[in-house]
Amino acid sequence: MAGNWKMNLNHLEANLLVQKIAASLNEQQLTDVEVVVLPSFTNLRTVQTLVDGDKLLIGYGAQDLSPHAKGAYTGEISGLMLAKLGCQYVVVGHSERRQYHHEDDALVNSKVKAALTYELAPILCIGEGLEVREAGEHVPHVIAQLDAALDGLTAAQVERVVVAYEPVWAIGTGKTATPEDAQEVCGAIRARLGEAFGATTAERTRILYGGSVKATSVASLMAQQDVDGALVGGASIDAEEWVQICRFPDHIAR
Ligand SMILES: O=C[C@H](O)COP(=O)(O)O
Repeated sequence: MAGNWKMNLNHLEANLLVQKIAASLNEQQLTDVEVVVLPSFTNLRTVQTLVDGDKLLIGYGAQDLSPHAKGAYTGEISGLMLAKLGCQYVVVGHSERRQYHHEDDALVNSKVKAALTYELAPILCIGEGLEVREAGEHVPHVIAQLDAALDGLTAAQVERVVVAYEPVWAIGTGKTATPEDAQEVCGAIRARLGEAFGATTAERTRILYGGSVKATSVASLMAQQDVDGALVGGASIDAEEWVQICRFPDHIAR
């Protein structure tokens, strides 16, 4: 379960949220489900200090990185810097970056490679807009984004990538894809990984669904064969909601 905080929370609020999450999830729950938070850059040091200091079983990462290692790139943050802060993950190619910062497939591919260079697991976001969905072109659209983002990678590298299917029309809109919609595309992603990199890699690569996931919808999404987890935005900065999402196995057990 990965919580993308987006551009929310100052470092004091970040501190409080991590403490609430850690206090509400016991060791068993944090062992059964990998819980990762993705704060803004300015909160990473705060989260690192808490996680290290209290030996919390919570992972963390960033929401973007530069394709470059260092140099005259004002405002950019490199994978090297993120790795030094103990990040394990970094989001790459989120639709908000594609939309507002005009990130194209080639840049996303170079960011995936930069992340892997510094031992960060890229959370690679792909997904179609409403027009593509309504035209029934969502599967080929998403597979083309996948192919472009993974271009030039070995099977071993692909296994470290976490693929997040996020239909753009479901992000922050309250419209969750149905579990069947999510499975259709996540299944197609796994099939494509199998064709391109082999069955073992397809099996080992984690595929998340993202788009208005809530405590009430997570269990039915997680019940789908090819949905291994969720990338959650808005609901991940609400401590109670997020804890309920991370406790999804309890909902299934009931
Ligand atoms: O990265 C997370 C996704 O953009 C989903 O955001 P959301 O849960 O607020 O719809």
